[in-house]
Amino acid sequence: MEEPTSFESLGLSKETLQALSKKGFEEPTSIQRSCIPTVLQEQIDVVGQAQTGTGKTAAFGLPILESIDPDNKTPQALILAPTRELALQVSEEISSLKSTRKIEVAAIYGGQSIGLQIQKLRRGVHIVVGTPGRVIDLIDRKALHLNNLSFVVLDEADEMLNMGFIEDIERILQSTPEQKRMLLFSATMPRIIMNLAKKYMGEYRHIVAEKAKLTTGLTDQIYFEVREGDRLDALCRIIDMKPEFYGVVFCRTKIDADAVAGRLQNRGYDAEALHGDITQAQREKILGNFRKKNITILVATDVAARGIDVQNLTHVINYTLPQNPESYVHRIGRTGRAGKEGTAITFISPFEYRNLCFIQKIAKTSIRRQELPKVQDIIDMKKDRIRDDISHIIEEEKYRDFRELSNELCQGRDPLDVVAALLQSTYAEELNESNYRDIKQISVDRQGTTRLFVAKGRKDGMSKRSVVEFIEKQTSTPGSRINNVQVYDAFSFITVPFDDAEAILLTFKKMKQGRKPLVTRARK
Ligand SMILES: Nc1ncnc2c1ncn2[C@@H]1O[C@H](COP(=O)(O)OP(=O)(O)OP(=O)(O)O)[C@@H](O)[C@H]1O
Ligand SMILES: [Mg+2]
Repeated sequence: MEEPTSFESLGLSKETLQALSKKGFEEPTSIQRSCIPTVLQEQIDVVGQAQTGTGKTAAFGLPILESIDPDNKTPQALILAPTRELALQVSEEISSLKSTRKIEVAAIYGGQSIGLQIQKLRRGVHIVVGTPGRVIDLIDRKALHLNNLSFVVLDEADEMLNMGFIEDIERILQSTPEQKRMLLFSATMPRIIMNLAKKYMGEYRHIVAEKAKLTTGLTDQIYFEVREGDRLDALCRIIDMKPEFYGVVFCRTKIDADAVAGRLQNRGYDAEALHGDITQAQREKILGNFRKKNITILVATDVAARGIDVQNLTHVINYTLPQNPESYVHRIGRTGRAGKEGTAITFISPFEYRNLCFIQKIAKTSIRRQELPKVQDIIDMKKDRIRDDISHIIEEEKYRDFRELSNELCQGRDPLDVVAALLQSTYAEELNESNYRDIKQISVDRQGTTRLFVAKGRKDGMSKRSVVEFIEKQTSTPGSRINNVQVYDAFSFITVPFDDAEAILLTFKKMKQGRKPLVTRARK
């Protein structure tokens, strides 16, 4: 165990210590312990890598605040972030740490009045937090002068040095003085990006908190195998099983995010979509409502994957598998933050099992398989909730206004029947088993193969050999890939690699011929 270190021992000023205790930060996190003294006392560049939700913002924000000269009203630090929401959040976190010192922090990003931002810059700011596009725009308009910078920070550094942003970053760095220090922070730092980053730094130190892990141990990581058409029902089941569900559902595209949010709303869930096609004012309103828990389900694209800090989220759901391991790490990092526990759930189709293995390997994590909750589990849970709610109402005597009506209803009737009728009128929908669609669990073995059911057997004159030939002929799958052929009287089973299975199923689906496809995936 490392010795606990206090914020006092890190060389921070009295004002800062006051701000920290006001914010309720009792002890520095690991990355804060190593970064704060390095940035304060040593004249070198820093790459700070630590798991999501472990206070990287304060790790660079605090020493920068200490280094600002309030009398010099020009930008002394520029912090760049990949999304507008993150730029705003980082500027707010840093403002909340400045205490009584007269330091101006400006958030500048697209989708907001540039005029107001220019005015703010004219009045003099010390720290600028922004997204690259708007920063360039303001440099070009001669409203933002970076010649006095002491620090440039790339928050989510690996993303900022990725293809989408690298040209913008190059351009911005050209407007900054040679002498400044570079601070790069992220939970992930792939080697290829790290090599690129070296080009932009002088002498630097790579500080890594907890080298062995990219994800935090606070988050339980689970995956479910779900068929494409069952994803929404599976999601609803997960939400239904957790009355206090408060989470982000990540989708691959803006269209998916809109569709999933819309369908959840239709089913009565308080969900909203968040993605880049929504106006900025609306984006901020939605995130604000989510932070206030006015809505509890945010259906988002990767625009919300990095850096966004919403306290106490119970869940992150990957409605579709993230494109790469880094995206997985950042998405699930929206829960399990600041010492709180969380659950991360990923939906995969059997064909994605290998991708999931790759993510586990690179993210150095383990994701365990679970079965979806059964309909009966959800109904039992809902009945428990009704029992609790009713007991609560009785204990608190909240029913008084209804006594008269109750009395009327019970006249000449068995009160038991009246209560049952009330339950029927209120909960019939929710507790009716047939309102829940059947979700078929698909099972695939771990060797990457799928077992297929062939509706032809001995009675059709099939031998092992003719089953193989039949599939070969109909689908052009090489016979060498068809294994474990078992022939029964009315049907057969074959085992083929995932990708072949998908192709075979597709071919038979296309054949149709007014009857059921001849080959289907075998259910266990
Ligand atoms: N020393 C501390 N004690 C308690 N809470 C802290 C401490 N440092 C930071 N926090 C809080 O922890 C939360 C996460 O911090 P932050 O957003 O900086 O994490 P991060 O490491 O940047 O995560 P990500 O990789 O997702 O960007 C914030 O709400 C922050 O206020
Ligand atoms: Mg961060």
